[in-house]
Amino acid sequence: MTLRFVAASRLPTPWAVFTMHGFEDSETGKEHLALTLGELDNTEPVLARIHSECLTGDALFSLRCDCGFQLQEALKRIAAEGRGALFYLRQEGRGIGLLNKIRAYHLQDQGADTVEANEQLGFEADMRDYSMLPSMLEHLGIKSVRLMTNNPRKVNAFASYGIQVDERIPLTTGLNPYNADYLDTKANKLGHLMKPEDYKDN
Ligand SMILES: Nc1nc2c(ncn2[C@@H]2O[C@H](COP(=O)(O)OP(=O)(O)OP(=O)(O)O)[C@@H](O)[C@H]2O)c(=O)[nH]1
Ligand SMILES: [Zn+2]
Repeated sequence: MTLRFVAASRLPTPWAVFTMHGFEDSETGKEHLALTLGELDNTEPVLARIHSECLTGDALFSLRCDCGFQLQEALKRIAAEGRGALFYLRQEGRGIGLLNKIRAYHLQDQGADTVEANEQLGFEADMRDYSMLPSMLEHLGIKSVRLMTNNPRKVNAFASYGIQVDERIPLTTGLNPYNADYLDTKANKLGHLMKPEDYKDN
């Protein structure tokens, strides 16, 4: 992993004016982002979100998943605290890429769940890699985080890089008739730390 910081700028949003930091992974050509707010390079754990790219949910208003809702909610919570970081990682479709995600959606349209669809295409259920994180965190001076996620793999990834996760904060939002089965599969098959009542009450 060779990650290079390229540039930073202001990014005004409806909730706060974030600073946007751009990084390039010269091995894969992927361009990753961090949106930050406030002073991060001190000992106070940083409210953080690791968000994997979901073009359909984040930009195209898709109701098939909860990604866009989680993205907004995370930015709102960081803005409310006035301090935090959102890492926007370009690992679309849990790492299989956009076009393969469309192939997976096609299989889901025919009855497969999100895990079965990946497997039918010859992929593991989750192909993501978080090895860009240590360099990004180091660049920003972040030493420990309060991580907004339901996914234990993300917590384990931090631990494996020796970065302290002070607290895991659940992020259950965005339930709708089109993503209820998807959320059930996350809870039942992908090991997400949430029970139906958690996302059904939000
Ligand atoms: N292969 C595949 N990827 C999907 C599907 N639905 C959503 N995704 C991808 O799943 C990823 C979801 O990312 P996150 O929201 O960061 O992670 P998460 O594992 O759901 O964990 P949380 O932190 O609890 O939200 C994105 O890369 C989406 O593009 C699907 O049906 N198939
Ligand atoms: Zn999504």
